[in-house]
Amino acid sequence: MLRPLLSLPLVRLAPRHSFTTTARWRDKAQRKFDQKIQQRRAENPEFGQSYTRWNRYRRNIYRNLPTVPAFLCTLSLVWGYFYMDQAVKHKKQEKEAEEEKLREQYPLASHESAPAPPRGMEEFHGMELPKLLYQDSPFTKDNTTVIFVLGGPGSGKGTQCKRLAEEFGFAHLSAGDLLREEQQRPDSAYAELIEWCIREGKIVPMVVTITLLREAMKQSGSNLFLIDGFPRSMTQGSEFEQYVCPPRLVYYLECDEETMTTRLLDRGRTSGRIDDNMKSIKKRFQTYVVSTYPVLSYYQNMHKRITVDSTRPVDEVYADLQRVTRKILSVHPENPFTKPASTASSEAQS
Ligand SMILES: Nc1ncnc2c1ncn2[C@@H]1O[C@H](COP(=O)(O)OP(=O)(O)OP(=O)(O)O)[C@@H](O)[C@H]1O
Ligand SMILES: O=c1ccn([C@@H]2O[C@H](COP(=O)(O)O)[C@@H](O)[C@H]2O)c(=O)[nH]1
Repeated sequence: MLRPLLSLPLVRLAPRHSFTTTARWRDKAQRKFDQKIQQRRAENPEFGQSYTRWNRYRRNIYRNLPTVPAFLCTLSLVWGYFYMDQAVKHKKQEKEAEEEKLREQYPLASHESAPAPPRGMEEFHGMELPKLLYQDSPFTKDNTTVIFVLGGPGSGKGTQCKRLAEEFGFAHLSAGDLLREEQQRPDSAYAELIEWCIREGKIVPMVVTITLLREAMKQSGSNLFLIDGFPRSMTQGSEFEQYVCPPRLVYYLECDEETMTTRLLDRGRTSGRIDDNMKSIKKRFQTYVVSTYPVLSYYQNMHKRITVDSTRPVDEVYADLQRVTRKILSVHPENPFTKPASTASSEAQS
C-alpha cells in the first residue's frame, strides 16, 4: 500500500543526488539504523525476527524519501491549488450574493430564462435593405445635418439629446424609442421580434430600424437631426450613410460600466423598460462592446467623433455639448437670428 504511493512519479522526479546534503543526511540515517539492528541481533539472535517486513518497509521509505526541497515544493503546490480553489469559490459566492441583493433591491428585474428567438429572426438578419426605397432619399449632406449620439446604455444620451433639441431646434430621434413605439403598435409585424431583441440586448435587424428612422425623419419636416443610440454596428452605419445621409458629427458620451449600471438600475425603478434589469443590462453591455465599439473607432479615424466625459453631472456634460454644437451650427448667444425661433421670439417680446 505504502510502496506504490512512495513511488509516485513526483517523488521519483526528486533530484536525489543534486541535493547532496539531504542525500548524505538520508544515507547517514540509514547506516545508523542498519548498525543498530546488527548490534541488537548480535546481542540477541531472536531480535527483530517478527519485524523483518517492517524493517524492509522502513528501508524503502528512506530510499524513496523525496529530498526536502522537492517535498516542500509539492506541499506548497498542493496548498496553493486548494487555496486558489477556495478563493475562486469565495469570490463567486460573493458575486452571487451581490447580484441577489441587487435583484431584491430592484424588483423590476425579470429573471425568467431567455425565450427562443422568434421565427423569422434569421431571415431578417440576412436581409438587404430595400434599396429601391432609398433611391429617392430627400436627405443629402448639403441640405441635412445629422449628428449621431452614441454611448453605452445609460450614459445619458437621451437626457442630453432632449436638452440639445430644446435649445438648438434639432429633431431628436431615438432609435430605441422608435423601436419601442413600433413594438407597441397593435398590428406591427415586428412586435415580437423587437421585444425579444430588446430583452436580450441584441440589435434589431437594421432593415427595421433604418426604415423607422427614415420615416420619422421625413415626418419631422426638419433638416437638423440628433439620432440617439444609432448606429449600433458598422453595417448599420454604412447602410444609413449610403441610403439616408452621412452624419456631420458623432457625439460620444464616454462613461464607465459601473456608473451606467447604477443609473440604469435606478431608472429601472420607474421606467417600466423590459431591459432595465441586471440580466438584460449585462447583455446590452456585451453587444455594445462587440458591435458598437468599432463604430466609435471608425468615426474617430474619420475625425468626426467628439468625446465628452459623461460620468460628470448632467449640467457639466451639457455645457461641453452646448459649446461644440454652438460652434458647429454657428449659433451665438448674442445673435437672435441664429437662435431657435421659440427662444428668439420670447426674448424679442420681453
Ligand atoms: N450626467 C448624469 N448624471 C447622473 N445621472 C444621469 C446623467 N445623465 C443621465 N442620468 C440618468 O441616468 C439614467 C439614464 O439616462 P438616459 O436615459 O439619458 O441614458 P441613455 O444613454 O439614453 O440610456 P439608454 O441607452 O438605455 O436609452 C436616467 O435616469 C437619467 O436621469
Ligand atoms: O439602433 C438600434 C437602437 C436600439 N436597438 C435596440 O433597442 C434597445 C434599447 O435601445 P436604447 O438606445 O438603449 O433605448 C437596444 O438594447 C437594442 O436591443 C437596436 O436594436 N438598434
